[in-house]
Amino acid sequence: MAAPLPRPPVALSIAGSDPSGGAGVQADLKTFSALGAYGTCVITALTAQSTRGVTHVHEVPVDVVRAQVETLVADVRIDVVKVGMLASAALVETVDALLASGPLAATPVVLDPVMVSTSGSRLLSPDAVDAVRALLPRADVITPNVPEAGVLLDEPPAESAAELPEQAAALRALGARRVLLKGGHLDGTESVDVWHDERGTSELRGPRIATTATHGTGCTLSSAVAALRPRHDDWLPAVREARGWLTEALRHGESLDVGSGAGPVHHFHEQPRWRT
Ligand SMILES: Nc1ncnc2c1ncn2[C@@H]1O[C@H](COP(=O)(O)OP(=O)(O)O)[C@@H](O)[C@H]1O
Ligand SMILES: Cc1ncc(COP(=O)(O)O)c(N)n1
Repeated sequence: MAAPLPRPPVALSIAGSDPSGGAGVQADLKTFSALGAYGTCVITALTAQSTRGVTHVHEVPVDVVRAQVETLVADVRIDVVKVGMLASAALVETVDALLASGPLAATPVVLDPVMVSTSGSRLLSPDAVDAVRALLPRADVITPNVPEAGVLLDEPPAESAAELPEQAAALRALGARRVLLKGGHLDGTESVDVWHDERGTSELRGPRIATTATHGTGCTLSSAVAALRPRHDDWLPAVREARGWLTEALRHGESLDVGSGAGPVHHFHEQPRWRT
């Protein structure tokens, strides 16, 4: 008889649905699977969306989100949580309470404070920003992009990578324990992200891939960090590995040829090239 396989980490995505499969819980589940985690998900909002953009958002009632989480965690031991689109202040507050009590209170959390899609549609109500600020201390890591960092800090968005370290430190001062401030929206031959934790700041540089397939990069990166965290003894090595894997996913996105707009990145299963 074959030897039993080792138990994979069990990851939970609490996020919105993207029917085109490039972002949201669909991207998170593919990423978990590609990186060796068992994926579970709780859906906060249904979007009508393609690679061309978002045409509709339907928020799931808060008691249904609460029931999804409570039913799941009463049965399944979750090793790591990724939180994505939360749509409204009521959903942000509901998820905050769910992360504060019960088995999830002791579970590592990666929070991607999703606000606007790559195609420019609002995925978070403007009146929910204060609730998201209040949620920041609940996360072990937050992963804002440049526009999201600007909104959270109530400052203009950074215009160059040189401004990222100060903004990352300011986000930590707002209560986030660790910050991965993503510089994908900036220009330059490299894509520069900044990591900030209690030990200080690190610049994480990678090649900027010339591609139209950027739909879901933020969702994919945050779920990759969550999937890989249980395989490392600290956050930064998991972040570095996740970025390396995402670079390959971006490099091969166009070969998927999905949709006519900003296509999805390639959520690889096949090969471990990013490790070399
Ligand atoms: N064209 C690109 N080439 C390489 N890395 C990229 C590119 N675009 C984004 N990234 C990386 O993808 C991740 C997501 O970044 P970003 O696009 O800023 O977030 P979001 O999808 O939330 O807007 C970051 O690690 C960023 O450096
Ligand atoms: C349901 C859902 N959640 C998040 C995003 C953000 O996607 P991106 O990573 O491209 O900014 C999205 N487009 N749809």
